[in-house]
Amino acid sequence: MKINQPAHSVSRPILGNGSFLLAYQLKGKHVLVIGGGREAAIRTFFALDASANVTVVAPPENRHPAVEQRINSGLVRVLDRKFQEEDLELRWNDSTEGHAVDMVLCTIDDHQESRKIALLARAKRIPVNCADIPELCDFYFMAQYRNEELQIAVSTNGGGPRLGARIRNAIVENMNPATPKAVSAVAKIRSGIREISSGKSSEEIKKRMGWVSRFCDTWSIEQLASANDSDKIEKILREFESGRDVPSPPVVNTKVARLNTNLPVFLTSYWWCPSSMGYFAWIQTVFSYSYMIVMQLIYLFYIHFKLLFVIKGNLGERKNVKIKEQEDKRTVDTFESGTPKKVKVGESSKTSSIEVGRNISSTGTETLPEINVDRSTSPIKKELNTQGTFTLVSTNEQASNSETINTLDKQTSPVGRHSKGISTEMVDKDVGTLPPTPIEKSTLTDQIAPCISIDQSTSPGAEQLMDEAPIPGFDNFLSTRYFAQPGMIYLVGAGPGRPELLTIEALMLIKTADYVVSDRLIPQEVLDVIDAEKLELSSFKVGGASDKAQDESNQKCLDALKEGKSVVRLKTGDPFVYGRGGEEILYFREHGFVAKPISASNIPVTHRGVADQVLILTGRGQKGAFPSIPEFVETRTTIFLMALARIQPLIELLYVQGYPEHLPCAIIEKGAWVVGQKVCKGTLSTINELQIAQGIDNPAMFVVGNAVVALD
Ligand SMILES: C[C@@]1(CC(=O)O)C2=NC(=C\c3[nH]c(c(CCC(=O)O)c3CC(=O)O)Cc3[nH]c(c(CC(=O)O)c3CCC(=O)O)/C=C3\N/C(=C\2)[C@@H](CCC(=O)O)[C@]3(C)CC(=O)O)/[C@H]1CCC(=O)O
Ligand SMILES: NC(=O)c1ccc[n+]([C@@H]2O[C@H](COP(=O)([O-])OP(=O)(O)OC[C@H]3O[C@@H](n4cnc5c(N)ncnc54)[C@H](O)[C@@H]3O)[C@@H](O)[C@H]2O)c1
Repeated sequence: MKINQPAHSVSRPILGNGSFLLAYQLKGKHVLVIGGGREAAIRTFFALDASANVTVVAPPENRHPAVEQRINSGLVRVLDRKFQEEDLELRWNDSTEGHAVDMVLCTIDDHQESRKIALLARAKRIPVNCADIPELCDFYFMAQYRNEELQIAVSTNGGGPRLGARIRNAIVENMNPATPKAVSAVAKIRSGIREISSGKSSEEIKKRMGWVSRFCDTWSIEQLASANDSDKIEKILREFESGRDVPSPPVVNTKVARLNTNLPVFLTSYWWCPSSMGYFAWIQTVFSYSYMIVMQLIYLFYIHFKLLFVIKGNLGERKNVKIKEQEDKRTVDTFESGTPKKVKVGESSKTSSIEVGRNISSTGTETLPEINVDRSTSPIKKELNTQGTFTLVSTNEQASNSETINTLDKQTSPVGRHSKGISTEMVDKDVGTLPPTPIEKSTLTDQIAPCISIDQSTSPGAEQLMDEAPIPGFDNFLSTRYFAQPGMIYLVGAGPGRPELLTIEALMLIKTADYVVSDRLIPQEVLDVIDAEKLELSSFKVGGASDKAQDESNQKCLDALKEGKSVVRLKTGDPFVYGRGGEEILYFREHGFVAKPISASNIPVTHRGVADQVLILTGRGQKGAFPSIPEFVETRTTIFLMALARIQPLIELLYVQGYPEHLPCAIIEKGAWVVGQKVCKGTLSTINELQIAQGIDNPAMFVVGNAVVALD
C-alpha cells in the first residue's frame, strides 16, 4: 500500500474528523481511575506504564485481580468506595504541592453516573475518557503494543476497536523482530549526540539532525539493532565527535545478512573498524558475500527452469509430462478452456460418472449434454445416467487453460469408501517431481477425499453426500499452504491411529512430501495412506533399542533434507506428547533445518529430561470453584483450561502449593485455534502483567512448568 504524502505536502487532502494522535506525556501527573473492573485494570496499566501517579476509586467488591494486585503492591492509591464529586479536587499525596487531577478515566458500569462524571470533569476542564460514552471522551484509547522504547498504537476512531486490535496484531506479527532493539539503539545514539552537540544554533541543529537521519536511513533494522551495545554506541559517537559522517553499516550475521546492505560501502569500510573487525574477519565476510551472491544466482536459475516448466504444463503443452493411467480410471483427457470439448463416456457399460478438474458449477443436468466450468466454485463429481458424447464449456476466462477430465468407473471408484485412493501422478523425466500446480491440486482432491470419507457401513447415505456435493469449505483446506516444502521437515502426529482421524494438514503433508519416515508403531491402515515408494519404515522401537531407532530415523530424515527433499516424520499420537517432538526440533535445528510440529500444542509438554508427566485441570470448576491444586512437581507440566479470568488468584494458590515464582509459564489465547493464536510467556511472578500488556484475552489456557521454555 502507498504511504500517504507527507503532512507538509500542499496537495495532501484534509479529511477532517480524525483524532489528533499524540504521545501524551503523563510522567508524574495525577490520573484518577474511576471503577475497578477489567477496563480499569487495562487503563491503570497504561497510566502506570507512562509513569503516572494513579488513584483508583472503586468499591472493594469484585475488583479485577489486576487492579487488586496494583493496589496490594502499592503501585496505586485506592479509595474503597464509589466516586464522589470532591474526588476531582484530590491532590496526589494529599498535599497542596501535589498534582491536582490531570486526567479522569471513567470505567464504571453505571451509564447515568458515567455521564455525570464526564460532565463534571469537563466543567473543571480536566481531560476525561468515559469507556462507555465515546461522545463525551476528550480522547480515545488505542490498541497498543510496547517493547522497550517502541510503542505502536492503532486507532479506528471508535469505528471498531476489536478490529483495531487485530490490525495492531497484524502490524506486530509482520514487524521485523529486531525493531525494538533498533529503536533503543537509535535512542541511545541520538541522546549521546545531543550531549556531545548540545548547541541550539541552527547550524548545529541541522548538522546533528542530518547525521541522525542518515544513520536511521542507511542502516538496516538488523544493523541498527546490532549497535545496541555500549561499546558499539561509544564507537559510533566517536565518529560523530570527530566530525566524520555516519559510518558504513556493519555486516550482521553473515548467514542471514540481507542484500539491501550496501555492499560497495562495506567493501571499502575496512578503514573504519579495524579494531572491532580484524583483517581476517573482513576477508571472511567478503567471501561469505560472494558465496551468498553465487547461491542467489543458482537459486534464480532453479526458479527460472521450474517456472518454465510450470507455465508449459499450465498452457497444455504437456509433452514432457507423463500421465499415469490408474486402474480405476477409464479415460484421462485434457480440456482447453474456451474451446468446447466433446467427451465420450459410457464406452463400457460400467462407466457412469464424470469428474472435471476442481471447479464446476453444475448447471448441466444429467440429460443436458452441457456443463459450465467455473473454477471459483468447487470440484464436480457428477453422476450421469446417460451414455454417449457430451460437451464441456469453460465459462471462466481466468481459469487455467487446461483441466484434467477423468471419467470414472462407478463400480471401482473409491469415492465415498475407504480406499487407497486413485492418483494421477505427473512425472517429468527430465526435471524430476513437479511442484504442486493447479492441476495437481485437483488430483489431490481425488487422493484426499477418499481417505477422509465416512465409512458407509456406519453412515448410510455417505456415498451420496460425497458424490453430490463437495465437503463444505473443504476446498479451502486444499490450499497450497499445506503443501510440504523442500528442505523442511514436518513432525506429523498420526493421532489416535485411524486414517479418518488424521488431521487435514497431516494428510496434505503426507500426500505432498517427497519422503515419509514412519515406524511400526503406526497402524497399517494409516501407513496404507502413504504412497509406498516414498515411505521409509524405521526399526521397531523396542525396549533398549529405542534410542538406536530414534538415531536411525533422525539420520534418514537428515539425509533426505540434505538432498533438498520435503520430509514428513510420521509419529503416533501427538509429537509433543511423549513423542520426542521437542528433541527432534532441537536436533534438526542443530543441523540447520527447521522442523515444524503438527501438534495440538506448541509446547512439548513431555520434553524428556524436563517433564515426565502432564496434568490437565479446569481453571474454573462447578459454580466457579477453583480446582484442587496439585502440589508442585519439578518435572510436571500443568495445564489449566479457561484460567485467564482469575489468573492472579490461581497463581497465589500455586505459590501455596510450593510453585516457585521463577517457574516458566505461558498463557495461550485461542489454544485450540491456530489462526489468531497468541502466546505470552513469562514466569509465575511476571505472567499476569505480561498478559495484560500484550492484550491476551479469553479463551485462554495457562501452561505451567519448565517445558514451556524447552525449545527457546
Ligand atoms: C483500543 C481499545 C483500548 C482499550 O480499551 O484498552 C479500545 N477498545 C478496545 C477493545 C474493545 N472495546 C469494546 C470491545 C467489544 C467489542 C466491540 O464492541 O467492538 C472491545 C474488544 C475487546 O474487548 O476485545 C467495546 C466498546 N468500546 C467502546 C465502547 C463504547 C461505545 O462504542 O459506545 C464499547 C462498548 C460498545 C457497546 O456498548 O456495544 C469505545 C471505545 N473503545 C476504544 C478503545 C475507543 C475507540 C478506539 C478505536 O476505535 O480505535 C473508544 C471509543 C473509547 C475508549 O475506550 O477510549 C481496546 C483494544 C483492545 C486491545 O488493545 O486488545
Ligand atoms: N471502551 C472500551 O473499550 C470498553 C470495553 C468494554 C467495556 N466497556 C464499557 O466500560 C464499562 C466498564 O467495563 P468493565 O468491563 O470494566 O466493567 P465491570 O463491570 O467489570 O466494572 C465496573 C466497575 O465499576 C465500579 N463502579 C460502579 N459504579 C461505580 C461508581 N459510582 N464509582 C466507582 N466505581 C463504580 C464497579 O464496582 C466495578 O468495579 C462498561 O460500561 C462497559 O460497557 C468499554
